Amino acid sequence: MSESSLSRTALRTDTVLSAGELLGPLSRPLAEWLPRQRWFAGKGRPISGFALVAATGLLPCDGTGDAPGLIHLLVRARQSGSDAESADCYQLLLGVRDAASPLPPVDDGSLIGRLSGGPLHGRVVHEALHDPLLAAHLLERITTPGSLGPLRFRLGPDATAPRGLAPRPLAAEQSNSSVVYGDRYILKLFRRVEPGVNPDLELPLALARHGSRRVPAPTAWFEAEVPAPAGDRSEVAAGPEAVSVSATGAAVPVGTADTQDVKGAAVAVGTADTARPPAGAMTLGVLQPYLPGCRDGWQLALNALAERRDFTAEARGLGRATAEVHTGLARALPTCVLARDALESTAAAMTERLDAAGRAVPELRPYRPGLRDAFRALAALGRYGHTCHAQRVHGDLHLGQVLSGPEGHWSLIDFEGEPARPLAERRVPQPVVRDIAGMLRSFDYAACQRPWAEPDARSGTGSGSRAGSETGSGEEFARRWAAANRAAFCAGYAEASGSDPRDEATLLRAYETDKTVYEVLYEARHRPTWLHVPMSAIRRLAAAPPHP
Ligand SMILES: Nc1ncnc2c1ncn2[C@@H]1O[C@H](COP(=O)(O)OP(=O)(O)O)[C@@H](O)[C@H]1O
Ligand SMILES: O=P(O)(O)O[C@H]1O[C@H](CO)[C@@H](O[C@H]2O[C@H](CO)[C@@H](O)[C@H](O)[C@H]2O)[C@H](O)[C@H]1O
Repeated sequence: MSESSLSRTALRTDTVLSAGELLGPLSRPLAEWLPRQRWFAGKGRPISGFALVAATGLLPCDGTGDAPGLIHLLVRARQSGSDAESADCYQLLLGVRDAASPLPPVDDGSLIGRLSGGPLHGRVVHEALHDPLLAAHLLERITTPGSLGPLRFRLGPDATAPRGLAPRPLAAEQSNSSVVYGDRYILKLFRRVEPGVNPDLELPLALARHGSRRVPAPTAWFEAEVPAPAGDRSEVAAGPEAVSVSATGAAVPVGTADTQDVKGAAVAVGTADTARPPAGAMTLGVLQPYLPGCRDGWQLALNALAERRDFTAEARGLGRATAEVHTGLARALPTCVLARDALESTAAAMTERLDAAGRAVPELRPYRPGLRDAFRALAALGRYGHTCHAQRVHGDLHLGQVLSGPEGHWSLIDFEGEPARPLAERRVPQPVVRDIAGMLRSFDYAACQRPWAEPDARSGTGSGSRAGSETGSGEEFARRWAAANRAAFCAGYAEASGSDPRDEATLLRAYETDKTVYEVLYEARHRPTWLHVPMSAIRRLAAAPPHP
């Protein structure tokens, strides 16, 4: 798409949709489509309604001409247990086209529905990222600095705006959605969004400014200025007073009907958003260079296991890369020292997470006494006068978050942290062992996948199958493989940082236990057939000798 499409957007402000007009007809199809998305966080709880946070027209939707329209939408999905203010907020990009014009060549999953009623009556609405024309426009919009309604588009230092690159949505969607442009750039759109800067922008930007070679530096990003939720005025920042709502980029206040139930009837009219202060920038998406010819650590590890190959050189290199990133983050961003109170409250929070996970996953319950010992030992460290350095960390480091380049150079990606945790919590400085524990767990995960060709050991298929008999020689190899890689990773970390994580056994055990508890909950929720993987580590960790 050319320069002209942006000016076309700016000029066509004649067809302004109010929040009610837009959400009303959209509510019902959206309530059916949203829970089917991999990134929808509220699985298992029906959506009872939507509250509009902001709607911005990126391309006109007035039905003139053949070109599809494009709406950027921030919407809260109300579910049982959440009101309109506390409900999760999602970012959507909606393509809008005539029912007569063919959908782009996409899978059926991107069709949201044909609207009935309102100014878009009869028009078809679909997920826009699968439409090459709309995805191309998005790249142009994002890399053109400026504002549109509540949206702010920023270009990184020394970055030039890429143009004319063919988009390709990434098939392996996880917590977010990504589009690759001409194998040169990758745009990641955050799906469940919160006010505040996302660490997946903040950390790579800080590392890049300090010259790190271990992360792709953000090229461009975009954010929204949105009002703070009622009762939360803690993150007030300077900015415009009201969210703009328009289907063609025109600014109108949200003070009209902005909450809809799924049947499309207005259930709340005239909330006081216009009077509410903005919460500050909410990061919506980041464009960064695409690292061509890379393989992720998870695939490489599984390949090595399948061929019964040593992986310790790679694991050692990964330890060095992780240490370099940690050193860079400690230089670039605030650090602190955790003393008695902080260590005790960290241990208490870990114990609470264990108890919560135990309530949700019955299999975990018998092991709680043994696991709690790891957290008691962490609290005791503080009482004995130990302190611990804390700094910004990756927060969810595992083999799927590291990419190996053609010469075996490791890069780290996806600094978002554990997506289920609140943003504020993910941005708190933490001991580096948190990341180290994550990667150590990942070697264990890989070893449980049984990707080798061994007919008796593969009964029930490779990835995701139950562990079954432990007598096969593949099992024995995998156990030794995991132990060797865990050691090599720590050795590499020690080489680059000067401190060996294994010397901090109590800290490491507590963080590894906490991570494994997180994994039990994650697998129970998202991949129940994988639950046996963290459970085998739970049994080992719970049986570890008690702290003296
Ligand atoms: N800079 C990059 N270069 C090449 N591939 C990338 C890059 N960033 C991400 N990817 C690929 O995209 C996938 C998803 O990215 P990620 O940031 O982990 O998204 P999510 O938060 O949805 O898990 C990764 O597993 C990786 O394969
Ligand atoms: O990659 P995400 O940021 O979406 O992280 C979540 O999903 C991961 C799985 O895709 C999950 O990681 C767990 O499974 C991995 C293998 O698939 C394994 O390498 C990790 O060690 C294990 O924790 C991650 O915990 C979750 O937050």
